[in-house]
Amino acid sequence: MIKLHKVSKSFSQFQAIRSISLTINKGEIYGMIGASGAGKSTLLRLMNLLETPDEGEVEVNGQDLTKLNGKQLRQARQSIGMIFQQFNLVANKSVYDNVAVPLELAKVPKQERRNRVVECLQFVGLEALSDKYPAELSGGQKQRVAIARALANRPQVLLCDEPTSSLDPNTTAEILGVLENINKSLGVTIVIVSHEMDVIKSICTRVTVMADGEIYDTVSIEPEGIKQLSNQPNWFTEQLTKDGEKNHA
Ligand SMILES: Nc1ncnc2c1ncn2[C@@H]1O[C@H](COP(=O)(O)OP(=O)(O)OP(=O)(O)O)[C@@H](O)[C@H]1O
Repeated sequence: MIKLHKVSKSFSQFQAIRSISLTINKGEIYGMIGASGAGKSTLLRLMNLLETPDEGEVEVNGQDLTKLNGKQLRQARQSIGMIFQQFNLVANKSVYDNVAVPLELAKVPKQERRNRVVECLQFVGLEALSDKYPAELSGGQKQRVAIARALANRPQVLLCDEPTSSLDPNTTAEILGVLENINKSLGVTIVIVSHEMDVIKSICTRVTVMADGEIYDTVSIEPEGIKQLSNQPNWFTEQLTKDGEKNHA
C-alpha cells in the first residue's frame, strides 16, 4: 500500500530523514513514535508528498508519487486523506462547507457532493452540527470534522499527524474509536504519528520507532484496546487522592 525506498529529506544543511525504507500493508493501523525532532512528521508528510524527497521513491497504491506531474499528483492525493494536531479547518466556513471543500476541488457533481458530505458527517456523528462554525466546536468535534473532510473523497489511506495531542484523555479515546472504526468498517489503512505511547499501544498493530531521522526499530504489537476513562468529577478526585484517601483542601 505504502512503500518508501531510500527516502531522504534535508532542510538547508540539516538532514531530517536519512535514507529510510519501509512498507505499510493494506488495512494496517501503523504507528510511528520517537522523541521530538526524530523526523516522524516529516516522514508522514513525505507519504503524500507534502514534503518532496531529495532522494528515493514514495509508492502509494502502486504509483510512485515522485514521478507524477501536478495534475496526476492531485488525483493521487484524493486517495490519501490527512488529519493534523491543530485540525486545520477553514474558520469562515461552516462544518458542512469544510467537508465539501475536497469534493469541490475534485469537481464532484453537486448532488453527489451533498450525499457524500451528509454521509461523512453521519459517520463521525456530527450531522446535527452541519451549520456550526469551527469556533463554536470543542476540540474533539473539530477533529471529527477534519476526519469527515479527510474521508470525503473515500481515501484508501488516512495519515494522522498527532491526531489526539491537543485533546483531553476522554476525547482522545473517542477519536481513537473513530479511527479504529474507519479502519475496521471502511478498510482504510491508517498511519498515526504520535509521541503518546498510550495512543500508539491502543490501536496500532505495527510500530516504527524513529531516532535522528532513521528507523531505530519496527515492532509488531497486539493492540491493547482503547482505555475508556470516566469523565465524572468523582473519578478526577479519586485519581488525585491516594487509595481513595480524601485530603480535601
Ligand atoms: N520545514 C522545515 N524547515 C526546517 N526544518 C524543519 C522543517 N520541518 C522539520 N524540520 C526539522 O526536521 C527535524 C524533524 O522534524 P519533525 O517535525 O519531522 O520531527 P518529529 O519527530 O515529528 O518531532 P515533533 O514530535 O516535535 O513534531 C526537526 O529538527 C525539525 O526542526
